[in-house]
Amino acid sequence: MTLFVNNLTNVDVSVWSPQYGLQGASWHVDVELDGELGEDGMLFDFGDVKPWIKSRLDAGLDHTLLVPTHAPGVGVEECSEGLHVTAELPYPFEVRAPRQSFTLLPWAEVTPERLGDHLSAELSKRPPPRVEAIRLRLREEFPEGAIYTYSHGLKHHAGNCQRIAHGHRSHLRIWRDGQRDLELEALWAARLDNSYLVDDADVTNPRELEQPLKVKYRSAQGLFRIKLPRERCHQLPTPTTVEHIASWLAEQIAQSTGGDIRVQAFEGIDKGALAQARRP
Ligand SMILES: Nc1nc2c(c(=O)[nH]1)N=C([C@H](O)[C@H](O)COP(=O)(O)OP(=O)(O)OP(=O)(O)O)CN2
Repeated sequence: MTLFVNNLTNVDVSVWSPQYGLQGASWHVDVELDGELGEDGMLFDFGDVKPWIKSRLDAGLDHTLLVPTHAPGVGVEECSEGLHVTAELPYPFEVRAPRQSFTLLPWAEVTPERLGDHLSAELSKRPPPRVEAIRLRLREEFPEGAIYTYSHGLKHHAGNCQRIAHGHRSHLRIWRDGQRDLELEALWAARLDNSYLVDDADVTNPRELEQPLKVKYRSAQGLFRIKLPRERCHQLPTPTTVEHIASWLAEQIAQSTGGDIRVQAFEGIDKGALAQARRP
């Protein structure tokens, strides 16, 4: 017998890509379980499937930086913060952070297909009673309209969102004077795509010309540092919560186009914030 649960949870991560650099990713998680029925006629109670799978993903790769350690130019070494990850292609990049902030994968690149197979094999090693095999599929959402990925860190967050390089793949909707403006959505999604969003307060070298941008903060999980080219970053005057991202975007867009601007900024799948701004 096979049991399935679609959209069991979402996974939000940053991925280092030798082609695109630091990318955010948000995947739906679909699950199949093979096994024998118990006397209660169930393979595994649906009420137990979600916490069993979600707890293992949340304790593992969710909200980490996925690092393909066999990608050209990627280096990993221990350091006082935990791990020091460096990369050279497509741009110079480095992160120092507690070990739990990273998922190291001995691959040349990370794809959702290969990651799903990897997670399936890992979870199938110690399955629940009566379950013989577990298959996970990581699936991107393909909503209509503009979508972009970003990475960030929320140093005040009590959970894993405090990690300096976790990310999201997010839908962006913009209304100008009450009408959806698809051109503005495409323009701003392109401007933000594969960027790093950072709170000014966490930048240690604010002088505009110096490269790379240096970010550092200490939070509950430890000391975090990241360095990457300024042109890959957008600095906000606030923490990069989705509420502040939505307000910052509404202000930026209103300043550049004028009019009554309404922004629906998603943070990953099916949640986010709405903000408005008006300029003459
Ligand atoms: N009100 C807000 N709450 C949270 C924000 C935010 O911007 N505004 N941001 C975060 C983190 O960025 C975190 O990465 C969000 O992660 P996500 O997986 O999307 O949220 P959860 O882990 O809480 O949801 P799951 O259903 O467990 O995936 C946190 N909160």
